[in-house]
Amino acid sequence: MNVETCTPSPACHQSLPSPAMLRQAIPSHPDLDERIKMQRRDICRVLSGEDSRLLVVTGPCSIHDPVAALDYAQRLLQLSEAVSDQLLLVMRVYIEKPRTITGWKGLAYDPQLDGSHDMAEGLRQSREVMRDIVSMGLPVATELLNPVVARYVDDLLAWGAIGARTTESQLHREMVSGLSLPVGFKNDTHGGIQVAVDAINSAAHGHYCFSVDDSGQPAACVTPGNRDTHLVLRGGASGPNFSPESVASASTLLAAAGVAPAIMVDCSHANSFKNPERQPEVLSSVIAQRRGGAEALRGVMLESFIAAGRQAFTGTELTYGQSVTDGCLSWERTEQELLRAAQALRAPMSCSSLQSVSVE
Ligand SMILES: O=C[C@H](O)[C@H](O)COP(=O)(O)O
Ligand SMILES: C=C(OP(=O)(O)O)C(=O)O
Repeated sequence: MNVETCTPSPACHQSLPSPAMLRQAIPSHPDLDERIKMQRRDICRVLSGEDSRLLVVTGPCSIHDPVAALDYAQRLLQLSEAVSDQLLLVMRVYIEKPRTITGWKGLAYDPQLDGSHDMAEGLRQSREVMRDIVSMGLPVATELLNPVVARYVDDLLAWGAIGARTTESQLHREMVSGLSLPVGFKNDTHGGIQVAVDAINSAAHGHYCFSVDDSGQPAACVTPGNRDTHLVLRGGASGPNFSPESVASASTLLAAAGVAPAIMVDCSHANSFKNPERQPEVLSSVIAQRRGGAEALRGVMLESFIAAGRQAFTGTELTYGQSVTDGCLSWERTEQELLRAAQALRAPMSCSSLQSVSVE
């Protein structure tokens, strides 16, 4: 082994605008800032149980085409009005993907999907699509994967996720402790819930940490701590974890850690064995459990786009509105399932309806 291979230096690919520069180029505005503040507050009220609606974070596994994302947002906005008495809809606008090993890492990294990795353009398109969706009136959710990327978009977000692969990471817990928005920590890919409970506890504390400021300068920061966090059950290598027994055991872990019992179920990923068509089964179980009195269940997540399924991108023309990462439910199915969920939550409770609800 020689010295060069021991100490490789990163090759700088492209210089980037600072977060302040991008915010200036694609600005929010005072009305939008106020709207985002209200969206965050509404989500927090649902998560705390003050508002009895169910939070629904739905949208594509990843954004690759801003036009299709805006098309989906327009449909979701209309649906949102029809179900707003029971469901609080928030759109998944995922611009970064954590990969198990390698693969396309999202719009922020490679907006042309051709390996050219124009990351400045990726950041620009990412911020712009989020800003346009918030301007339409929909709350925006994303996975906070790279803390540097988060600086470019966090003012636009109503909700954030820390994914299964990063929930144990101190950097992500520090990042969340400095954010003024609700954030869900997922259980890890093996199904471990305690790491997410520990993350919730860690993020509630203030931290001293290394970061970059708005001008892009490295900075030593101190964070205030974030208590608006909750658990997301996404299943794991050991199988799904949305059954009443799994929810009860997760609630016990949260209570033992002195953490509020607020749980979201991710209907996708290991809870649906990565088969998008199984997401409705998971959703039905959550609705049934809610109607059966499982108050800790405060939200669900769906992977949904315009066209069903997923596609590989190999230089051929892409199918409009179809995921290039994990498979999604079609728009028609999503609409049908969310209307059905809202209807089920509206129906008056009776002993017979309680007996007929199906669960995992
Ligand atoms: O949600 C998306 C994927 O499940 C996650 O990014 C991992 O993807 P991969 O296993 O295809 O890399
Ligand atoms: C990557 C995701 O989920 P998880 O972290 O649960 O794998 C996702 O929601 O896109």
